[in-house]
Formats: sequence, C-alpha cells, structure tokens
Amino acid sequence: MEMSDLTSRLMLFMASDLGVEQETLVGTFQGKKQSVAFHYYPPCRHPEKVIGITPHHDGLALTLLLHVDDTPSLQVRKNGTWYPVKPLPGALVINVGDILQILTNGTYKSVEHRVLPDVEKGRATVVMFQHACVAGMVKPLPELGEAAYRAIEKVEYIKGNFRALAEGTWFVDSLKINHGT
Ligand SMILES: O=C(O)CCC(=O)C(=O)O
Ligand SMILES: [Fe+2]
Repeated sequence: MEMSDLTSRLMLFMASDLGVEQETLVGTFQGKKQSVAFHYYPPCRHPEKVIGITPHHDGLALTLLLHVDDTPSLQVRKNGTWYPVKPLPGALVINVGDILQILTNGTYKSVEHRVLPDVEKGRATVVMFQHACVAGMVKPLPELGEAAYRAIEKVEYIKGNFRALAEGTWFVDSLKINHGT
C-alpha cells in the first residue's frame, strides 16, 4: 500500500514533467500487480569467477529497491560506463523499467544495471517491481506524439521479455518503430 502511494506520487511528478494529464500516467499503474524479490549475495573471495546479476534492464515499469545493509554492489551503466550506486540508510533506489520507457515514448530511459559480488561482505536487497499497462496494452501514451514503439498486449509483452532475457537481447529494441529518420 505504501509502495503504491509512493509510485503514484512519483508518477504525478513525471506526468507534470511530461506535460500529460496526471490521471493518465497514474492510471497506468493503479490497481496493477506488484511483485517482490528478496536477494542475498554471499561474500565472494573470487569475484572475477562469478557473475552476480548480469547486466539487464528491468522489464516492468518501475523498480523500488531497498538496501538492507551498506554493501555496495549495484552498478548502473550510463554512456558505456558503469557507476556504483551507493546504499544510503533508509533510502530507496528507484529504477525506471522498460514499460515506463515505452509509456513515456522514450523520454524516461530504462536503466541498465548489474550486481557484482563483494569480496568481504554479504549483501541483501528487497526489490519491488511495479507493473503498468494501458487497457491491457504496453504502448506509448497517445498524448506524447508519434509513437516510437509498437503497441503489444501485456501478456505477449511479458512472454517476449522473458524470451529476450534468456537470449541475451533487449526486448524493447524489437518494439522500436523505425520512422525512416
Ligand atoms: O539486488 C540488486 O541490487 C539488484 C537486483 C536486480 O537488479 C533485480 O532484481 O532485477
Ligand atoms: Fe534489475
């Protein structure tokens, strides 16, 4: 419930930023599923030999991540460079996911991230993934002009996303519309 309130509030800010009706963006999240993952990464004396969590984008709309301890292992990629995300006590890390990138027609970018295990300390995180869709579809909000992604049913989107993840590709790429520019 608290998480829903928080995601709704974040969507209100994003709606103002995008210049769309607040209800339009908040409505894509309201009443939609949330899933939770608990991660524990044991300390690893040979980090070069293990993967942690491989680079990926979160396939749903928004990710709220709580660091249970102060072990830094999460990294985000920007312009080809990996940057560490420093855990802050009591703070949540908010990641834009693929569905939000599509809804906002590419204005908000889904962040690529990975987890590298720590040599000395274990690490635990609690992660909440927020679903979103527009009348059962994953597609850009019509208010945001010419669509940069094709519309797809949510069920097909989820299947395609898992398939692409298993193949090591990024499903969003396959939804991009080439307007010939
Ligand atoms: O535990 C973390 O820091 C990240 C987990 C993650 O990326 C995920 O569950 O998708
Ligand atoms: Fe992730």
